[in-house]
Amino acid sequence: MPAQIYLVGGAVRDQLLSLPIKDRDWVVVGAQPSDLIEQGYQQVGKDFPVFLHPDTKEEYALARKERKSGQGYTGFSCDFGPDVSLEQDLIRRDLTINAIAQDAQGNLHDPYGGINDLQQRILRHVSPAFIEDPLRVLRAARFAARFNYLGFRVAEETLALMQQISNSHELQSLSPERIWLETEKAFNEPQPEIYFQILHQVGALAILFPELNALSGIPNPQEHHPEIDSFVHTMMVLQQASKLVQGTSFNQSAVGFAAICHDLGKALSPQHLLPHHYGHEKKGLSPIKQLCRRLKPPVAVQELAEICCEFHTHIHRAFELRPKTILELFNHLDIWRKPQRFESFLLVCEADSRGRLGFEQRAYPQKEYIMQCYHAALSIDVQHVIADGFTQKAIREELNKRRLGALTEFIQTYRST
Ligand SMILES: Nc1ccn([C@@H]2O[C@H](COP(=O)(O)OP(=O)(O)OP(=O)(O)O)[C@@H](O)[C@H]2O)c(=O)n1
Repeated sequence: MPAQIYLVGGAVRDQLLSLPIKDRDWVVVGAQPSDLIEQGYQQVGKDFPVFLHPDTKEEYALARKERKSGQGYTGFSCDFGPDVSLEQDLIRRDLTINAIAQDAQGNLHDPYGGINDLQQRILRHVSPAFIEDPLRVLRAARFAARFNYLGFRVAEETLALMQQISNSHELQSLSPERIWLETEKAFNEPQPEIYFQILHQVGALAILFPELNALSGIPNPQEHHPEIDSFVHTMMVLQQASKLVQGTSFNQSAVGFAAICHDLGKALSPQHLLPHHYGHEKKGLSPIKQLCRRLKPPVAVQELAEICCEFHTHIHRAFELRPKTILELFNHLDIWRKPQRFESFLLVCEADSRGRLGFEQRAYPQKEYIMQCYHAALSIDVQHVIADGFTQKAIREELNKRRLGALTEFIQTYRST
Protein backbone atom coordinates (compact mmCIF):
# COMPACT_ATOMS: atom_id res chain seq x y z
CA MET A 1 0.00 0.00 0.00
CA PRO A 2 1.43 3.45 -0.90
CA ALA A 3 2.18 5.88 1.89
CA GLN A 4 -0.59 8.25 2.96
CA ILE A 5 0.18 11.83 3.85
CA TYR A 6 -1.95 13.90 6.22
CA LEU A 7 -1.89 17.52 7.28
CA VAL A 8 -1.90 17.58 11.11
CA GLY A 9 -1.64 19.79 14.15
CA GLY A 10 -1.91 23.56 14.18
CA ALA A 11 -2.69 23.99 10.48
CA VAL A 12 -5.84 21.84 10.66
CA ARG A 13 -6.89 23.40 13.95
CA ASP A 14 -6.42 26.97 12.73
CA GLN A 15 -8.17 26.25 9.45
CA LEU A 16 -11.21 24.93 11.36
CA LEU A 17 -11.16 28.06 13.53
CA SER A 18 -10.94 30.22 10.37
CA LEU A 19 -7.61 31.62 11.58
CA PRO A 20 -4.60 32.26 9.35
CA ILE A 21 -2.35 29.23 9.00
CA LYS A 22 1.31 29.64 9.94
CA ASP A 23 3.30 26.41 9.64
CA ARG A 24 2.07 23.23 8.05
CA ASP A 25 3.08 19.92 9.62
CA TRP A 26 2.52 16.60 7.90
CA VAL A 27 2.41 13.02 9.08
CA VAL A 28 3.31 10.13 6.79
CA VAL A 29 1.70 6.72 7.39
CA GLY A 30 2.95 3.49 5.80
CA ALA A 31 6.49 4.56 4.91
CA GLN A 32 10.03 4.10 6.16
CA PRO A 33 12.82 6.66 6.34
CA SER A 34 14.45 5.27 3.18
CA ASP A 35 11.23 5.93 1.16
CA LEU A 36 11.39 9.61 1.99
CA ILE A 37 15.14 9.93 1.58
CA GLU A 38 14.85 8.38 -1.89
CA GLN A 39 12.33 11.07 -2.80
CA GLY A 40 14.75 13.80 -1.84
CA TYR A 41 13.46 14.57 1.67
CA GLN A 42 16.12 15.68 4.11
CA GLN A 43 16.24 14.05 7.53
CA VAL A 44 16.39 16.40 10.52
CA GLY A 45 17.64 15.01 13.79
CA LYS A 46 19.09 11.54 14.16
CA ASP A 47 16.59 10.01 16.55
CA PHE A 48 13.26 11.31 15.35
CA PRO A 49 11.87 10.38 11.95
CA VAL A 50 11.26 13.96 10.82
CA PHE A 51 12.08 15.12 7.29
CA LEU A 52 11.99 18.36 5.32
CA HIS A 53 10.21 18.43 1.97
CA PRO A 54 12.72 19.02 -0.86
CA ASP A 55 10.84 22.11 -2.16
CA THR A 56 8.52 23.49 0.51
CA LYS A 57 10.86 22.63 3.43
CA GLU A 58 7.73 21.82 5.46
CA GLU A 59 8.06 19.15 8.15
CA TYR A 60 7.02 15.60 7.38
CA ALA A 61 7.12 13.15 10.28
CA LEU A 62 6.70 9.42 10.02
CA ALA A 63 3.75 8.23 12.10
CA ARG A 64 5.19 7.18 15.43
CA LYS A 65 4.41 5.74 18.82
CA GLU A 66 6.46 6.80 21.78
CA ARG A 67 6.93 4.85 24.91
CA LYS A 68 8.35 6.47 27.96
CA SER A 69 11.42 4.76 29.27
CA GLY A 70 12.67 7.21 31.85
CA GLN A 71 12.45 10.75 33.11
CA GLY A 72 12.55 13.83 30.96
CA TYR A 73 12.26 14.81 27.35
CA THR A 74 14.90 12.42 26.08
CA GLY A 75 13.74 9.64 28.34
CA PHE A 76 11.62 7.78 25.83
CA SER A 77 12.29 5.51 22.97
CA CYS A 78 10.81 6.25 19.61
CA ASP A 79 8.88 3.60 17.81
CA PHE A 80 8.05 4.20 14.18
CA GLY A 81 7.56 2.13 11.10
CA PRO A 82 5.21 1.49 8.20
CA ASP A 83 2.76 -0.36 10.47
CA VAL A 84 2.11 2.58 12.84
CA SER A 85 -1.41 3.84 12.16
CA LEU A 86 -2.69 7.40 12.02
CA GLU A 87 -4.74 6.77 15.18
CA GLN A 88 -1.65 5.54 17.02
CA ASP A 89 0.21 8.67 15.99
CA LEU A 90 -2.58 11.05 16.93
CA ILE A 91 -3.21 9.51 20.36
CA ARG A 92 0.23 10.57 21.58
CA ARG A 93 -0.25 14.21 20.72
CA ASP A 94 -0.94 16.86 23.33
CA LEU A 95 -4.46 18.27 22.88
CA THR A 96 -7.48 16.90 21.00
CA ILE A 97 -7.73 20.13 18.98
CA ASN A 98 -4.15 19.47 17.80
CA ALA A 99 -4.87 15.81 16.97
CA ILE A 100 -7.06 16.19 13.89
CA ALA A 101 -5.69 15.07 10.52
CA GLN A 102 -6.73 15.99 6.99
CA ASP A 103 -6.01 13.77 4.01
CA ALA A 104 -5.20 14.82 0.44
CA GLN A 105 -8.91 14.72 -0.49
CA GLY A 106 -9.75 17.15 2.30
CA ASN A 107 -11.41 14.53 4.56
CA LEU A 108 -10.93 15.08 8.26
CA HIS A 109 -9.79 12.23 10.52
CA ASP A 110 -10.71 12.97 14.09
CA PRO A 111 -10.62 9.83 16.26
CA TYR A 112 -10.35 11.72 19.59
CA GLY A 113 -13.13 14.28 19.35
CA GLY A 114 -11.01 17.32 18.45
CA ILE A 115 -13.71 18.91 16.29
CA ASN A 116 -16.24 18.65 19.09
CA ASP A 117 -13.74 20.20 21.52
CA LEU A 118 -13.08 22.99 19.02
CA GLN A 119 -16.81 23.70 18.91
CA GLN A 120 -17.16 23.43 22.69
CA ARG A 121 -14.01 25.58 23.14
CA ILE A 122 -12.22 22.99 25.29
CA LEU A 123 -8.48 22.36 25.58
CA ARG A 124 -8.38 18.70 26.50
CA HIS A 125 -5.51 16.22 26.53
CA VAL A 126 -5.86 13.38 24.06
CA SER A 127 -4.76 10.51 26.31
CA PRO A 128 -2.56 9.67 29.30
CA ALA A 129 0.37 9.92 26.85
CA PHE A 130 0.15 13.67 27.57
CA ILE A 131 2.59 13.09 30.45
CA GLU A 132 5.28 11.85 28.05
CA ASP A 133 6.40 15.42 27.57
CA PRO A 134 6.08 17.65 30.68
CA LEU A 135 6.47 20.72 28.46
CA ARG A 136 2.84 20.12 27.56
CA VAL A 137 1.84 21.61 30.92
CA LEU A 138 3.29 24.89 29.60
CA ARG A 139 1.86 24.34 26.12
CA ALA A 140 -1.67 23.82 27.42
CA ALA A 141 -1.34 27.02 29.48
CA ARG A 142 -0.05 28.83 26.40
CA PHE A 143 -2.92 27.69 24.21
CA ALA A 144 -5.28 28.98 26.91
CA ALA A 145 -3.44 32.33 26.71
CA ARG A 146 -3.84 32.28 22.94
CA PHE A 147 -7.46 31.20 22.62
CA ASN A 148 -9.06 32.58 25.76
CA TYR A 149 -10.53 35.42 23.70
CA LEU A 150 -12.40 32.82 21.65
CA GLY A 151 -13.85 31.30 24.82
CA PHE A 152 -11.46 28.34 25.20
CA ARG A 153 -10.91 26.84 28.67
CA VAL A 154 -8.67 24.00 29.87
CA ALA A 155 -10.77 20.90 30.68
CA GLU A 156 -11.02 19.99 34.37
CA GLU A 157 -9.45 16.58 33.77
CA THR A 158 -6.54 18.18 31.91
CA LEU A 159 -5.99 20.64 34.75
CA ALA A 160 -5.96 17.67 37.13
CA LEU A 161 -3.36 15.91 34.99
CA MET A 162 -1.25 19.09 34.81
CA GLN A 163 -1.44 19.27 38.60
CA GLN A 164 -0.36 15.65 38.82
CA ILE A 165 2.63 16.30 36.54
CA SER A 166 3.60 19.31 38.68
CA ASN A 167 3.35 17.21 41.84
CA SER A 168 5.64 14.56 40.37
CA HIS A 169 9.20 15.68 39.65
CA GLU A 170 8.78 15.75 35.90
CA LEU A 171 8.86 19.54 35.42
CA GLN A 172 12.31 19.66 36.96
CA SER A 173 13.61 17.67 34.01
CA LEU A 174 12.72 20.40 31.48
CA SER A 175 15.71 22.23 30.06
CA PRO A 176 15.88 26.01 30.70
CA GLU A 177 15.96 26.55 26.92
CA ARG A 178 12.61 24.82 26.43
CA ILE A 179 11.03 26.65 29.38
CA TRP A 180 12.24 30.02 28.11
CA LEU A 181 11.18 29.31 24.52
CA GLU A 182 7.68 28.34 25.58
CA THR A 183 7.43 31.33 27.93
CA GLU A 184 8.68 33.67 25.24
CA LYS A 185 5.93 32.38 22.97
CA ALA A 186 3.43 32.89 25.79
CA PHE A 187 4.44 36.57 26.07
CA ASN A 188 3.55 36.90 22.42
CA GLU A 189 0.05 35.46 22.86
CA PRO A 190 -2.88 37.86 23.22
CA GLN A 191 -3.35 37.20 26.97
CA PRO A 192 -0.01 36.10 28.46
CA GLU A 193 -1.29 36.55 32.01
CA ILE A 194 -3.49 33.48 31.52
CA TYR A 195 -0.37 31.37 30.92
CA PHE A 196 1.03 32.29 34.36
CA GLN A 197 -2.37 32.10 36.09
CA ILE A 198 -2.85 28.54 34.86
CA LEU A 199 0.69 27.53 35.79
CA HIS A 200 -0.05 28.95 39.23
CA GLN A 201 -3.36 27.12 39.45
CA VAL A 202 -1.79 23.71 38.70
CA GLY A 203 1.25 24.18 40.95
CA ALA A 204 3.76 24.51 38.09
CA LEU A 205 4.62 28.14 38.82
CA ALA A 206 6.07 27.22 42.22
CA ILE A 207 8.52 24.91 40.46
CA LEU A 208 9.34 26.86 37.30
CA PHE A 209 9.03 30.46 38.54
CA PRO A 210 9.30 30.30 42.36
CA GLU A 211 10.31 33.99 42.50
CA LEU A 212 7.01 34.96 40.87
CA ASN A 213 4.98 32.40 42.77
CA ALA A 214 6.28 33.94 46.01
CA LEU A 215 4.23 37.10 45.29
CA SER A 216 1.01 35.18 45.83
CA GLY A 217 -0.46 36.09 49.21
CA ILE A 218 1.76 39.19 49.64
CA PRO A 219 -0.52 42.17 50.34
CA ASN A 220 -0.25 45.78 49.17
CA PRO A 221 -1.87 48.83 50.76
CA GLN A 222 -5.52 48.80 49.69
CA GLU A 223 -5.61 52.54 48.99
CA HIS A 224 -3.22 52.26 46.03
CA HIS A 225 -3.89 48.63 45.25
CA PRO A 226 -7.56 47.69 45.65
CA GLU A 227 -6.68 44.24 44.25
CA ILE A 228 -4.32 43.86 47.26
CA ASP A 229 -2.47 40.65 46.30
CA SER A 230 0.92 41.17 44.63
CA PHE A 231 0.58 38.22 42.25
CA VAL A 232 -2.88 39.40 41.17
CA HIS A 233 -1.41 42.87 40.63
CA THR A 234 1.52 41.48 38.62
CA MET A 235 -0.88 39.59 36.36
CA MET A 236 -2.89 42.78 35.85
CA VAL A 237 0.33 44.62 34.94
CA LEU A 238 1.21 41.91 32.43
CA GLN A 239 -2.27 42.21 30.94
CA GLN A 240 -1.95 45.99 30.60
CA ALA A 241 1.59 45.73 29.22
CA SER A 242 0.41 43.26 26.63
CA LYS A 243 -2.41 45.62 25.60
CA LEU A 244 -0.07 48.60 25.35
CA VAL A 245 2.49 46.71 23.31
CA GLN A 246 0.10 45.22 20.73
CA GLY A 247 0.69 46.67 17.30
CA THR A 248 3.94 48.42 18.31
CA SER A 249 7.50 47.49 17.41
CA PHE A 250 8.48 46.88 21.04
CA ASN A 251 9.83 43.46 21.94
CA GLN A 252 6.76 41.83 23.46
CA SER A 253 8.59 39.14 25.41
CA ALA A 254 11.06 41.65 26.90
CA VAL A 255 8.19 43.89 28.00
CA GLY A 256 6.22 40.91 29.33
CA PHE A 257 9.20 39.57 31.25
CA ALA A 258 9.87 43.00 32.75
CA ALA A 259 6.21 43.19 33.78
CA ILE A 260 6.37 39.91 35.72
CA CYS A 261 9.69 40.91 37.32
CA HIS A 262 9.02 44.52 38.30
CA ASP A 263 7.74 43.78 41.82
CA LEU A 264 9.60 40.56 42.69
CA GLY A 265 11.22 42.39 45.61
CA LYS A 266 7.85 42.60 47.37
CA ALA A 267 8.11 38.93 48.29
CA LEU A 268 11.19 39.85 50.34
CA SER A 269 9.57 42.56 52.46
CA PRO A 270 9.76 41.83 56.21
CA GLN A 271 6.51 40.29 57.46
CA HIS A 272 6.06 42.86 60.24
CA LEU A 273 6.15 45.78 57.78
CA LEU A 274 3.48 44.43 55.40
CA PRO A 275 1.60 45.70 53.48
CA HIS A 276 4.47 48.17 52.98
CA HIS A 277 7.40 47.36 50.76
CA TYR A 278 10.18 49.80 51.54
CA GLY A 279 13.08 49.41 49.14
CA HIS A 280 11.43 46.65 47.13
CA GLU A 281 12.90 48.17 43.96
CA LYS A 282 16.50 47.24 44.82
CA LYS A 283 15.53 44.04 46.64
CA GLY A 284 13.93 42.76 43.45
CA LEU A 285 17.24 42.66 41.59
CA SER A 286 18.45 39.54 43.35
CA PRO A 287 15.41 37.32 42.47
CA ILE A 288 15.58 38.62 38.88
CA LYS A 289 19.23 37.59 38.63
CA GLN A 290 18.40 34.21 40.13
CA LEU A 291 15.52 33.68 37.68
CA CYS A 292 17.71 34.71 34.73
CA ARG A 293 20.59 32.48 35.81
CA ARG A 294 18.20 29.55 35.46
CA LEU A 295 16.18 30.54 32.40
CA LYS A 296 18.94 32.35 30.50
CA PRO A 297 16.81 34.85 28.60
CA PRO A 298 18.67 37.19 26.20
CA VAL A 299 20.81 39.82 27.96
CA ALA A 300 18.61 42.69 26.70
CA VAL A 301 15.56 41.01 28.23
CA GLN A 302 17.22 40.74 31.62
CA GLU A 303 18.48 44.35 31.43
CA LEU A 304 15.00 45.75 30.77
CA ALA A 305 13.59 43.70 33.66
CA GLU A 306 16.26 45.03 36.03
CA ILE A 307 15.71 48.63 34.96
CA CYS A 308 11.95 48.35 35.39
CA CYS A 309 12.37 46.75 38.79
CA GLU A 310 14.83 49.29 40.12
CA PHE A 311 13.38 52.49 38.70
CA HIS A 312 9.64 52.13 38.13
CA THR A 313 8.76 54.13 41.22
CA HIS A 314 11.06 56.93 40.01
CA ILE A 315 8.77 57.40 37.03
CA HIS A 316 5.63 57.20 39.17
CA ARG A 317 7.09 60.13 41.16
CA ALA A 318 8.32 61.92 38.04
CA PHE A 319 6.62 65.24 38.87
CA GLU A 320 8.46 65.41 42.19
CA LEU A 321 11.92 64.67 40.82
CA ARG A 322 14.55 67.39 40.64
CA PRO A 323 16.17 68.10 37.25
CA LYS A 324 19.45 66.68 38.57
CA THR A 325 17.82 63.40 39.58
CA ILE A 326 16.12 63.11 36.18
CA LEU A 327 19.42 63.69 34.40
CA GLU A 328 21.17 61.11 36.58
CA LEU A 329 18.45 58.61 35.78
CA PHE A 330 18.73 59.34 32.05
CA ASN A 331 22.50 58.88 32.17
CA HIS A 332 22.24 55.73 34.26
CA LEU A 333 19.75 54.21 31.79
CA ASP A 334 21.87 55.42 28.88
CA ILE A 335 18.74 56.61 27.14
CA TRP A 336 20.87 58.52 24.63
CA ARG A 337 22.11 55.31 23.06
CA LYS A 338 19.16 53.09 24.01
CA PRO A 339 16.01 55.13 23.36
CA GLN A 340 13.88 52.09 22.48
CA ARG A 341 14.74 50.39 25.78
CA PHE A 342 13.85 53.63 27.56
CA GLU A 343 10.43 53.73 25.88
CA SER A 344 9.84 50.06 26.73
CA PHE A 345 10.66 50.93 30.35
CA LEU A 346 8.12 53.78 30.34
CA LEU A 347 5.53 51.45 28.85
CA VAL A 348 6.03 48.98 31.71
CA CYS A 349 5.71 51.86 34.21
CA GLU A 350 2.43 52.84 32.61
CA ALA A 351 1.26 49.21 32.72
CA ASP A 352 2.21 49.10 36.41
CA SER A 353 0.04 52.11 37.12
CA ARG A 354 -2.90 50.79 35.11
CA GLY A 355 -2.53 47.24 36.39
CA ARG A 356 -4.53 48.00 39.51
CA LEU A 357 -8.17 47.33 40.19
CA GLY A 358 -10.14 50.39 39.09
CA PHE A 359 -7.10 52.14 37.58
CA GLU A 360 -7.18 50.38 34.21
CA GLN A 361 -8.40 53.41 32.29
CA ARG A 362 -6.59 56.03 34.28
CA ALA A 363 -4.21 58.32 32.39
CA TYR A 364 -0.50 58.16 33.19
CA PRO A 365 0.77 61.70 32.53
CA GLN A 366 4.18 60.85 34.01
CA LYS A 367 5.12 59.11 30.78
CA GLU A 368 4.43 62.12 28.58
CA TYR A 369 6.18 64.38 31.06
CA ILE A 370 9.34 62.25 31.17
CA MET A 371 9.35 62.05 27.36
CA GLN A 372 9.20 65.84 27.23
CA CYS A 373 12.10 65.99 29.69
CA TYR A 374 14.00 63.61 27.43
CA HIS A 375 13.41 65.78 24.36
CA ALA A 376 14.43 68.90 26.27
CA ALA A 377 17.73 67.27 27.24
CA LEU A 378 18.16 65.83 23.77
CA SER A 379 18.01 69.30 22.24
CA ILE A 380 21.58 69.80 23.43
CA ASP A 381 23.89 68.84 20.61
CA VAL A 382 27.27 67.36 21.49
CA GLN A 383 28.69 68.80 18.25
CA HIS A 384 28.02 72.32 19.53
CA VAL A 385 29.88 71.47 22.74
CA ILE A 386 32.86 70.28 20.69
CA ALA A 387 32.64 73.31 18.38
CA ASP A 388 32.85 75.50 21.49
CA GLY A 389 36.31 74.09 22.14
CA PHE A 390 35.69 71.45 24.81
CA THR A 391 37.84 68.35 24.63
CA GLN A 392 38.04 64.90 26.21
CA LYS A 393 36.50 64.65 29.71
CA ALA A 394 35.36 68.25 29.56
CA ILE A 395 32.95 67.41 26.75
CA ARG A 396 30.91 65.11 29.01
CA GLU A 397 30.97 67.63 31.86
CA GLU A 398 29.79 70.44 29.63
CA LEU A 399 27.18 68.21 27.98
CA ASN A 400 25.78 67.34 31.40
CA LYS A 401 25.80 70.99 32.44
CA ARG A 402 23.91 72.10 29.34
CA ARG A 403 21.45 69.20 29.55
CA LEU A 404 20.78 70.06 33.17
CA GLY A 405 20.16 73.66 32.15
CA ALA A 406 17.73 72.59 29.43
CA LEU A 407 15.91 70.28 31.83
CA THR A 408 15.70 72.92 34.53
CA GLU A 409 14.27 75.42 32.09
CA PHE A 410 11.74 72.96 30.74
CA ILE A 411 10.60 71.92 34.22
CA GLN A 412 10.25 75.53 35.38
CA THR A 413 8.13 76.38 32.35
CA TYR A 414 6.08 73.20 32.78
CA ARG A 415 5.37 73.97 36.44
CA SER A 416 4.44 77.57 35.78
CA THR A 417 1.82 76.69 33.14
N1 LIG B 1 5.09 18.84 23.04
C1 LIG B 1 4.37 18.68 21.93
C2 LIG B 1 4.64 19.46 20.78
C3 LIG B 1 3.88 19.25 19.65
N2 LIG B 1 2.89 18.32 19.63
C4 LIG B 1 2.11 18.06 18.41
O1 LIG B 1 2.81 18.55 17.28
C5 LIG B 1 2.01 19.52 16.57
C6 LIG B 1 2.88 20.62 16.02
O2 LIG B 1 3.57 21.29 17.06
P1 LIG B 1 3.85 22.85 17.04
O3 LIG B 1 4.24 23.27 15.69
O4 LIG B 1 4.76 23.14 18.18
O5 LIG B 1 2.45 23.47 17.47
P2 LIG B 1 1.18 23.90 16.66
O6 LIG B 1 0.02 23.15 17.22
O7 LIG B 1 1.41 23.84 15.21
O8 LIG B 1 0.95 25.38 17.17
P3 LIG B 1 1.59 26.76 16.72
O9 LIG B 1 0.45 27.46 16.10
O10 LIG B 1 2.02 27.38 18.03
O11 LIG B 1 2.73 26.47 15.80
C7 LIG B 1 0.98 19.98 17.59
O12 LIG B 1 -0.18 20.46 16.99
C8 LIG B 1 0.75 18.72 18.38
O13 LIG B 1 -0.11 17.84 17.67
C9 LIG B 1 2.65 17.56 20.76
O14 LIG B 1 1.76 16.73 20.75
N3 LIG B 1 3.39 17.75 21.90
